[in-house]
Amino acid sequence: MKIFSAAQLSQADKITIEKQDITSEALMERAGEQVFNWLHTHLDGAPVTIRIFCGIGNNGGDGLVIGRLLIEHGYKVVVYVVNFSDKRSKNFLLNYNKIKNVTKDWPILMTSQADFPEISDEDMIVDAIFGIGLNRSPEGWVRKLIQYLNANQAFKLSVDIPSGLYANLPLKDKEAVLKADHTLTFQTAKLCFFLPETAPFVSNFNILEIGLDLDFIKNTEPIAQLISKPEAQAFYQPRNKFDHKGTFGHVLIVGGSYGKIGAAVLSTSAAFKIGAGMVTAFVPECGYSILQSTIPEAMVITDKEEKFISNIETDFKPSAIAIGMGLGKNKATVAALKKVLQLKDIPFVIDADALNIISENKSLLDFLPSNSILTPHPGELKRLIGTWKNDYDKLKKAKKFSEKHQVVLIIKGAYTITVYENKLYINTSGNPGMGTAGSGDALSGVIAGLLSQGYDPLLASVFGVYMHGSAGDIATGQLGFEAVMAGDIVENISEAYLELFSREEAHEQSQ
Ligand SMILES: NC(=O)C1=CN([C@@H]2O[C@H](COP(=O)(O)OP(=O)(O)OC[C@H]3O[C@@H](n4cnc5c(N)ncnc54)[C@H](O)[C@@H]3O)[C@@H](O)[C@H]2O)[C@@H](O)CC1
Ligand SMILES: [K+]
Repeated sequence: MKIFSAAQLSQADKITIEKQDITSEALMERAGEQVFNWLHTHLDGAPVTIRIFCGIGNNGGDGLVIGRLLIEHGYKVVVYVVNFSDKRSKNFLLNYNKIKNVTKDWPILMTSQADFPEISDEDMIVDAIFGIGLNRSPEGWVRKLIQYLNANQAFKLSVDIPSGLYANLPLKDKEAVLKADHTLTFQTAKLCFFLPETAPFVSNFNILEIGLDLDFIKNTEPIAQLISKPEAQAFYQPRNKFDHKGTFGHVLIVGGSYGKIGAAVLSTSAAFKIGAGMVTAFVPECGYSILQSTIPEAMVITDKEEKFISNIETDFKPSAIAIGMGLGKNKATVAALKKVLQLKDIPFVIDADALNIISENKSLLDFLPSNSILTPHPGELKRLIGTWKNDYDKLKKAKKFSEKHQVVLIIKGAYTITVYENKLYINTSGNPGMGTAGSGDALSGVIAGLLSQGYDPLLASVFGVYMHGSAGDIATGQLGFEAVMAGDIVENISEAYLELFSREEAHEQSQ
C-alpha cells in the first residue's frame, strides 16, 4: 500500500472532487460516515458519552459530521468547537449549520482554559482538532487542552491523525500531541505512524477508504510503500517441478568467533529454512563441531584460526554471502572482510560486526559490491551514517547513503524500513517479542537464502524482512512475547510460508 504525503493527499482530494463531480462537502460526508460506521459497529448503541473536540478546519468538519450521525443514531454526544481561530473552513461552516439543525443548539464553543469540560474516565473522546493541515505546533490554551485530554483516562479516538502530529514532517513539540488509543485514518496511513518518535502517539490504527481517485493512487509515486501480506504474496517466487537444489543456490554464511558461534548457527539454519539449496558455514576452528552437530544439513569450512576468522576461502562460488554475525573485530578479520568483499558477482548481506568494521574503516565502503544489503540496527546505523536530528533526518541520510554507495539499507526496528536509493519500504510484520539475541542473525540468513534462490537484492530484502517478521509473529502467538528466542523465529519460517499460501488460497476461493 502506498503512503502519500499531506500535500499529495490534499491534491488527491481536489482531483477526486473534480473527477467524481462531487462537492468537497460530499467528500467530507463520506469520510465522516466511514468513521461513524466504524464507531457504530464497535459501540453497537452503547450508552457511553462521546465527547467530540472539533477544530475549525476540515478535520473539525469531519468531527461535526461524525457528531451529527451519532446523534441521529441515538448516541449520547457532546460536541465542542475548539475555537482557536476565526478562519473556519467552508466545510466546517456547512457542517456547523447542519449539526445545529439536528440538535437545535450550537455546539459548545471553547475559547480558553476556563472552558475545559469535566470528563469521566468512562467517556470517549473523539479528537478532530487538527488533521493533516497542521502547519505549526499547537500553542497556548489549545496545547493545554491536548495535555488535559492526554491526562484523562477516557478512551481517545483520533480522526485521520492524532492532533499535533504532522503527516510527514518532524515533530517539534512532543507536549502538544494528542496521545490516541486508536486512530482512524483516511485512505492511506501517514508516514509518521511508523517512525519511532511519532508512532507511539498513534497506537493502533485502521485505514478507512474514502474513495479517492484510483488513477491518482495508481499513478502517483508515493513517499513510502507499506509492506503487508498482499505485497508479500506478490513478491513470492513459486518453485517449478524440475527445480533442484542447484536452482536454489549455495549460501555462504561467514560469522562466529569464540563464544559467538551460535550467531553462525542461527543464520545457517535460517538460510536453509527460507529455502536455500545448500548452505556452507565458514567459521573459526572452534565452531566446527558445534555447526556439524547442530545442523547436520550444513557444510562447514573452518578458518585456520581457532577463535576468529582470518582468511575466507572456499572451493566453490557461493550464490550469496552473509557476513558479520558474531564475527568479532580482530585485525585479521578486518583484512579478511576487505578481501572477501572483492569477490565478483556475488550478492552480499552485511551485518553486525561486518558493519561495525566498515564503520571503523570507512575506506572499506569503496569495496562494497553494488547492491549489497546492509542490515544495521539503530546503533550500527548511527556508526555508519552519523547521528541524526530526527526520524526524517535519519531517512534523508539513509537515502543519501544508499544512493552514494549503491546499497540496500535495512533499518531494523519496530517497523523495519528498507531504504533503496530514494525509496522507502516499511514492513508491518513483527512484534516486540523479536527483540531478542540472534534475531538479526536469523534475518541475515533469511535474506541470503532468498538471494541464493534468485530474488534480486531489493526483493530479497523487503520479502525477507516481511517473512522474518511473520515468523516472529507466529512464534509470539505460540509462546508469548517474553519467551520467544531467535531459534523460535527460525523454526517458524515454515509456518510463515504456509500462512502466506493459506491466505492466497482463501483469496482465490473468494474470487
Ligand atoms: N480536503 C478534503 O476534501 C478532505 C479532508 N478531510 C479532512 O481534512 C483534514 C485536513 O483539513 P485542513 O486542511 O482544513 O486542516 P486541519 O483541519 O488539519 O486544520 C488545521 C486548520 O488550522 C490551522 N492551523 C494549523 N495548525 C495550527 C495551529 N498549530 N494552531 C492553530 N491553527 C492551526 C490551519 O490553517 C487549518 O485551517 C484531514 O486531516 C481530514 O481530516 C476529510 O474530510 C476528507 C476530505
Ligand atoms: K485529529
